[in-house]
Amino acid sequence: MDSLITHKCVPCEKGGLVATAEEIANFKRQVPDWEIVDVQGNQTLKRVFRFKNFKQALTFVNRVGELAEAEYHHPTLVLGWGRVEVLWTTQKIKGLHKNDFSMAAKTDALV
Ligand SMILES: C[C@H](O)[C@H](O)[C@H]1CNC2=NC(N)=NC(=O)C2=N1
Repeated sequence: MDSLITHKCVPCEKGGLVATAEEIANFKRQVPDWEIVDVQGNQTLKRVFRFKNFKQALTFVNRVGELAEAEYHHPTLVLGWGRVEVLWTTQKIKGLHKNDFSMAAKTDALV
C-alpha cells in the first residue's frame, strides 16, 4: 500500500465509498496534527496553520491551491491575518477518503 505522501489522488465517483473506521484510524495516525470535525454532516480533516503575517499566510494559501490543482482534489481554505484554516473532505462522497488524508500529509510537507 502506498504511503499517504506518495498516494496520487484518484477521481471519486458520486456515491463512492467513504473510508472505513479502520482506514480512518490508520490514516489519522499518519497526520497527527489534524483533527476530524463534522462540517455540515460530513467528516472533515481540519488544521490551522499560523504565520508571522498576512502575506506569509497568503503565500501558503497559493501553494496549497497549486497542490490542489495538481491533484485535482480541493480544500476549503479560510485565510486570516497570520493564519490559514485548511479543511479536507470529499464532497462527491460526503465524507473522508484516502485522498483527503494524502492531501493533509502533502499540506504538512509545504511548511
Ligand atoms: C466536479 C468535482 O468537483 C470534481 O470531480 C472534483 C474536484 N475536486 C474535488 N475536491 C474535493 N475535496 N472533493 C471532491 O469531491 C472533488 N471533486
